[in-house]
Amino acid sequence: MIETTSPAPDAPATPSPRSIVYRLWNGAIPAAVCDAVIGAFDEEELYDATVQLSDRPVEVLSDTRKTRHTFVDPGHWTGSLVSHFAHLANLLWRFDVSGLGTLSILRYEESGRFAWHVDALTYDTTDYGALGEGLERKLSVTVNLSSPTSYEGGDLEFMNSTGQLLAQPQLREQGSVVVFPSTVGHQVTPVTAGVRYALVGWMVGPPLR
Ligand SMILES: O=C(O)CCC(=O)C(=O)O
Ligand SMILES: [Fe+2]
Repeated sequence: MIETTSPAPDAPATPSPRSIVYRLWNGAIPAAVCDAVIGAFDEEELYDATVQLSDRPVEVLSDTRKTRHTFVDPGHWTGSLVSHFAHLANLLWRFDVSGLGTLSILRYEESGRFAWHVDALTYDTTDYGALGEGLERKLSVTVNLSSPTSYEGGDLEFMNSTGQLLAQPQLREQGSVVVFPSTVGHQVTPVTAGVRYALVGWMVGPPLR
């Protein structure tokens, strides 16, 4: 008799929790709170968001990313919404996270977009203050702040590891919170009318080793 710990050939494959592309809390944040978050940031204080493509400097590339934004201190009350759902989601993935590294409010106006990308950087020189230096983005969080009828387009979409597009109408509901590993490919399709606001944040932690 041959002893083996491998599953029998006909055993059903058990998907790893790490293969889950995103976790969604549909309409989790009340509309009044979403409106309060939007109201906490004056449009005037937002500026053009930048991107960093490999071996290029940080720059504004409106074909790739077109949105107005500002960084928000992770200690701002809105950060507690983001880190709460990140920790909840991380009960599944169990990434080694140190805390909420970056928080940002985004305003996508007509033709605003963010082409396919991943949030995890291969190197990260950001100093995360009390959290430390040399940390990587592990988990990305989006809180959809706008009512789905207040804009057209502007859909957050994902791609799984086999290149399949994952789009779900609930992702655009007001107050929906989505959390995903920062290595997952995602995009925001162009806004064709209206304005979409999102609160986004990243949980950072020690690099893979
Ligand atoms: O607007 C969103 O929901 C996502 C934005 C995004 O992907 C990013 O800022 O990296
Ligand atoms: Fe992103």
